[in-house]
Amino acid sequence: MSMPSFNVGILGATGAVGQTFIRLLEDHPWFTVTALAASERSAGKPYREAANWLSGKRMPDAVAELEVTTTEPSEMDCDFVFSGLSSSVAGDVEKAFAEAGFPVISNAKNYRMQEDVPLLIPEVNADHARLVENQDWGSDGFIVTNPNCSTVGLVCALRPLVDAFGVEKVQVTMLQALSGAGYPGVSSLDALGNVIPYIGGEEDKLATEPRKILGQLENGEIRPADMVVSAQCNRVPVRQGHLACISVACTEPVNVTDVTDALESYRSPLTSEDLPSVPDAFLRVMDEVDAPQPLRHVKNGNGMTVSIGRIQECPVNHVKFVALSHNTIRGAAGGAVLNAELLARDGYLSA
Ligand SMILES: NC(=O)C1=CN([C@@H]2O[C@H](COP(=O)(O)OP(=O)(O)OC[C@H]3O[C@@H](n4cnc5c(N)ncnc54)[C@H](OP(=O)(O)O)[C@@H]3O)[C@@H](O)[C@H]2O)C=CC1
Ligand SMILES: N[C@@H](CC(=O)OP(=O)(O)O)C(=O)O
Repeated sequence: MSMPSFNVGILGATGAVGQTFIRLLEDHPWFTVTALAASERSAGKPYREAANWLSGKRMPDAVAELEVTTTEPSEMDCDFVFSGLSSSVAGDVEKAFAEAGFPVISNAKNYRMQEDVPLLIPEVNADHARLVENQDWGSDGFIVTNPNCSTVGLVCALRPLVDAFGVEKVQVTMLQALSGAGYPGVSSLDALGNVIPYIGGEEDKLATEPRKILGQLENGEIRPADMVVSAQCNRVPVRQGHLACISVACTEPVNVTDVTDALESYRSPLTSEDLPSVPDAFLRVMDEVDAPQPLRHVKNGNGMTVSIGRIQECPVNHVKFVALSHNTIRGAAGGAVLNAELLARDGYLSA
């Protein structure tokens, strides 16, 4: 597809998600990073000094010498911004960018549940992008969000079951990686050899976000999906990858064969010919008895594939299974890049 080249800025460029944006955008065919912003602590420094680079791969030369600015719209020379900002500041900063006319493609939680803001996973609810037409920031700007990193894996796994059978009840127990808490995140003495059965605010997001994402857009508004989700969230000593242990009751009785067939036969409505960051496999159903595992399988589809396994009958609901997703790629920066690709293809972004 022929597409103009867009100059992009990254808000929160020094954080765990901001750094993932930089890695994913290094050779992007449509997007070039031209502006980086973070807190006063980082502003004024070249990126190589401001960021504590976490990846084993080298920092891209193209950003190493870029000067990090503050998060003032007038400081950012670009066509749109990605936001990997701490939620403590994302509310005010993203609003200021939208009011200044920037499209804002955000990871932060602040605007996810606002009714005119799309909560987007392109393979799941691309039509919800149209909600941006309802936004009025007094400019051409708008905000699009991607879901909480645990919500993403859950919803991708549920999409085929919702389509095939309808889903009424979901129980999910999350085992969440340390990188989900950002950098430096959880202290080593709390994390090592331990499980913390609490992640602030997370269980509520898993109860509400899937209902919006899987809801129907009707007359410019989303009618939330009629399902109930009960979640328990645990921090585990894993670097990358959120593992979801999911039990589902559908609107009709289903068995392991029905669910396996629905998951295996599901075809994403988008391919990499449509958008560059779409993985070859949206879902990968694994039949090894001990898969998926974060250490071995989190990079399936370059971190954009959701890996599913352990599909079994459930004596409480109908079926249970496990889903693994990469929290800083599919669950954050990679999902946001895909959102921007969708918005570019559909004419919502201008270069
Ligand atoms: N990690 C994950 O798996 C996921 C994270 N998210 C969300 O993405 C966002 C970023 O998360 P993550 O990268 O993990 O967090 P980090 O704590 O690693 O990074 C936070 C970023 O915000 C910047 N920042 C902090 N305070 C300010 C301020 N006062 N003004 C301007 N910039 C500021 C930091 O800049 P500086 O370095 O200068 O302090 C840094 O760039 C959060 O909203 C998070 O909830 C969403 C999904 C998954
Ligand atoms: N809370 C998630 C990461 C995160 O930042 O979530 P949210 O974007 O919904 O605030 C985790 O700790 O793994």
